This record gives sequence, C-alpha cells and structure tokens, in this order.
Amino acid sequence: MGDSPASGADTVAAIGEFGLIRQVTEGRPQPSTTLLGPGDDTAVVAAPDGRVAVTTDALVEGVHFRLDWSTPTQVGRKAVAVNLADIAAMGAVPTSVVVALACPPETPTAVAAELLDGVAAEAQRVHVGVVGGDMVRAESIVLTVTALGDLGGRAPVTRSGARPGDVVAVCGRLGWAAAGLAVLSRGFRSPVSVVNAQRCPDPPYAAGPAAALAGATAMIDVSDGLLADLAHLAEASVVGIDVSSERLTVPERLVDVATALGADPMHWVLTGGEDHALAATFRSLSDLPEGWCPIGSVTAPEAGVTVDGSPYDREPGWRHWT
Ligand SMILES: Nc1ncnc2c1ncn2[C@@H]1O[C@H](COP(=O)(O)OP(=O)(O)OP(=O)(O)O)[C@@H](O)[C@H]1O
Ligand SMILES: Cc1ncc(C[n+]2csc(CCOP(=O)(O)O)c2C)c(N)n1
Ligand SMILES: [Mg+2]
Ligand SMILES: [Mg+2]
Ligand SMILES: [Mg+2]
Repeated sequence: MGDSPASGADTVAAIGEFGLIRQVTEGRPQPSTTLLGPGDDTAVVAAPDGRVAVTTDALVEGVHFRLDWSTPTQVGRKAVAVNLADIAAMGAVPTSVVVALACPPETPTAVAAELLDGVAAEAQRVHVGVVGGDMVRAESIVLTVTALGDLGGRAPVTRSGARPGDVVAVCGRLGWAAAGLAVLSRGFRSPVSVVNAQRCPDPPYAAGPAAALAGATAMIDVSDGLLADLAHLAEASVVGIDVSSERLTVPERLVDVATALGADPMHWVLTGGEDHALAATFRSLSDLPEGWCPIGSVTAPEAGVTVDGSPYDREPGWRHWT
C-alpha cells in the first residue's frame, strides 16, 4: 500500500504535498487576529482574553459523508461548521481553525482543493482564519478541523452547570439532517432543503455567546441527537432533564418527508444529530435570548432524561461503534 502508484497528472500524488499546500494557502486572506499564518512550524494567533477554547472533530468518508451525496465543498464547510458549533456551545467566538486532510494518492487534485475551498469558505463566512494544517496519505478521505475560540472575557459555559428548576431551551434546527440522511439513504435527492441540511449544517453560531451573556448555566451542541446530547449535559451536571414534546413543533417539511418515507418525524427531532442546534439551560424563562425556545426543564438526577415524564424507548441518538 505504501508504494501504491500515483495515477494521472491531476491527482494529489502528482501535485505533491507541498504543491497542494501552496495551492490551497497562497493568496488566502487572514483576519487581523492571525499574527502568523500558514508556512512555519505553528501559526500564531491573538488570544485577547488570555484563555483559548479549543476543539477538534474529524469527518470520515463513508461515516460522516459520501462524495456521491455531497460536493467536496459541502464536506469542507461541514468540517468547519461542526467545530464552530462546539466553540459556540462554550459561549465563545471562533478565531481560527487548522485543517488536516488525509486522502488516497489517486484523489483528484480538484477534489482535495474543493474540500479545502469549503473549509476556507465556511471560515471566511464568520471571519475566521485557516491558519495551518496537514496533508497526509490515507486509504479514505478524512478531514479533521481544529478550531480555536475567544471567550470574550467570560467564563466558559460548560455542560456541568445545570440545576434542578432550570429551563431547558434550544436554538437552531432539529431533525433536518436526520431527514436528509433518510432521504439520501433511500437513494433520493430531494427535497433539497432536508438533503442540504444533511450535506452541511447551519448552526446558530452567534446564539452561543448570546446565551453566555444571558447567563446560560450549561450548554451543548446537538451533534448526536437532542436526547443523547441532553443526556451528556445531564450527566455532567448530575441532574435529570424532562423534554416536553408539545414544545417541539415538527416543521411541516419534515412531516411531509416522513409521510413519504413512512418514518416518524418526531423521532428525527428528538434523536437526529448533525444539525448542531445549541441546547442550553437557563435559571428562568425570562433569561432566554431572542431565538431560543423553551423545550423542557431540569429535574432531579434520578429521573434521567425523559420525554413528557417517561423514558424514551428508542435509541436517543447516533453512536459510532455500538
Ligand atoms: N481522544 C480523545 N482524547 C481526549 N479527549 C477526547 C478524545 N476524544 C474525545 N475527547 C473529549 O471527550 C469529550 C466528548 O467528545 P465528543 O467528541 O463526544 O464531543 P463533541 O465533539 O461535542 O461531540 P461530536 O463529536 O458528536 O460533535 C470532549 O471534551 C472531547 O474533547
Ligand atoms: C454516509 C453517512 N452515514 C451516516 C451519517 C450519519 N452520521 C454520521 S456521524 C453522525 C453523528 C455525529 O458524528 P460525530 O459524533 O462524529 O460528530 C451521524 C448522524 C452520515 N452523516 N453520513
Ligand atoms: Mg467530537
Ligand atoms: Mg459538541
Ligand atoms: Mg463536536
């Protein structure tokens, strides 16, 4: 495998590691927080707060995306978006990302470049620098982003600050990416609204710092599924959480798709991951910033995570290995 021949003039093997780095870094703008960008042993970025939030998530071909479902640009954007959602979930504002691309030698240069164009596009959309990365050979494509964030002088909003009596609220979409996954998995390509939600999320980045400013007591982004991620928050806070299903309005589009596929749209809303909505707890209803919707309440730890007072009897979200 180590000697696998490069084929074609337009592959990453032909252009080479450093040719590809040059192609995807030269001429790319950097925000003023990038003190030293790509080209040295590390980047140097400004951390005005003196504290840096840092996170990493990888997207693996066949596990997180398929190139017959998504364009490389969409995959690149998604790789950044899933990380920036984690930064937002701490109440931080993203400042910079680094990106590692692993791919087979026969990967067309255009595919590699478009993956990194997508990374740059989502980063630029929120004025974040792509300040470095790595390029390596692998048997399938893996795109790993690491993001840094500025807490703006505030304490991070962790998963562990929820207390019984707090209000549970969400901001952002739920169930759309799961509906898109169901559509794509059955070989369909429409409706484009849900399919595009699966291809690339649109997390409410600004809602994270807004929630922090409003005094959110705990926060998480919904990557695996609302119930699964609320269970992470509940475990960290040593509390229970009850979700009120009547607060979770199922969008008409999801009802239509579910009807066509014979699926339950509320199950997508409760357990679908990859929309990267933010879920947070607040001391009172009046603390919720604009755009946040109350969906439940924090209860005693013995209760666990429940829906309308009862345990949910299906899988609460995505799991990688079991
Ligand atoms: N290999 C690892 N070494 C150290 N910490 C890890 C490792 N993998 C995950 N973690 C940490 O475990 C915690 C949970 O990880 P997880 O990946 O589930 O969080 P997430 O990124 O918010 O979720 P998702 O991956 O579904 O987006 C995070 O704090 C993460 O940094
Ligand atoms: C080809 C393909 N098959 C399945 C899925 C569904 N999927 C993959 S990872 C994940 C949860 C978040 O992962 P992580 O915890 O790694 O952030 C979900 C819902 C997909 N997106 N693409
Ligand atoms: Mg992760
Ligand atoms: Mg997260
Ligand atoms: Mg994550």
